[in-house]
Amino acid sequence: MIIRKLFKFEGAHIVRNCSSQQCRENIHGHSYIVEVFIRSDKLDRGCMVMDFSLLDKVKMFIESFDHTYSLWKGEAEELKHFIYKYNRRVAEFPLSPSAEGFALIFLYVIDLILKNTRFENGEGNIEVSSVRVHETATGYAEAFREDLQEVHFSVRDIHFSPGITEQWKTADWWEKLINA
Ligand SMILES: Nc1nc2c(c(=O)[nH]1)N=C([C@H](O)[C@H](O)COP(=O)(O)OP(=O)(O)OP(=O)(O)O)CN2
Repeated sequence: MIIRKLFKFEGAHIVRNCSSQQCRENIHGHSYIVEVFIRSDKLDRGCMVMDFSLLDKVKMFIESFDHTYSLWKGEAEELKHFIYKYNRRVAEFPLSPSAEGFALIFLYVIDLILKNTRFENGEGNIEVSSVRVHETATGYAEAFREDLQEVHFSVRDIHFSPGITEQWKTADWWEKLINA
């Protein structure tokens, strides 16, 4: 069975090296909608794959990108300097921040979050099956588990600026996840 939870964030980026000139040469923003699909062949005592409320860390993670500039690690140093100077909320990561890049990063981190979630209500065999990232009303990218074989990065390659981390309800959750 599959459950799906929807999250939202407002984000800014540039996607370098893409075909669209508008997209690769301009800082612009989107009202992102993120659909997280989670599957299991087992139901818990409440007849649920897992309770949506156990996705609190997933919510905190995705909302880290809200009112945030998503910065590609490979961006020019001059722009990086500008972005950090004039933005409090910056998320830097190793993939280009296309819808596909976000979907892969989200899938990877949500998988890690679920692996480190304590399930105590009879849940079992839970895994994220895909993550769908809508950039606009007309376009989305969906990453599946097998897509992660094509990319090579670590959770340590994802960095959040203090403007983001200081708003986390659980201050040390990211450190704990990285070190788990
Ligand atoms: N495969 C992808 N293609 C494009 C992405 C992407 O992430 N993955 N991103 C962009 C741009 O960020 C752009 O802002 C969105 O592009 P587009 O869908 O063309 O936006 P429009 O609002 O102009 O779409 P219409 O449906 O034509 O109104 C580009 N491509």
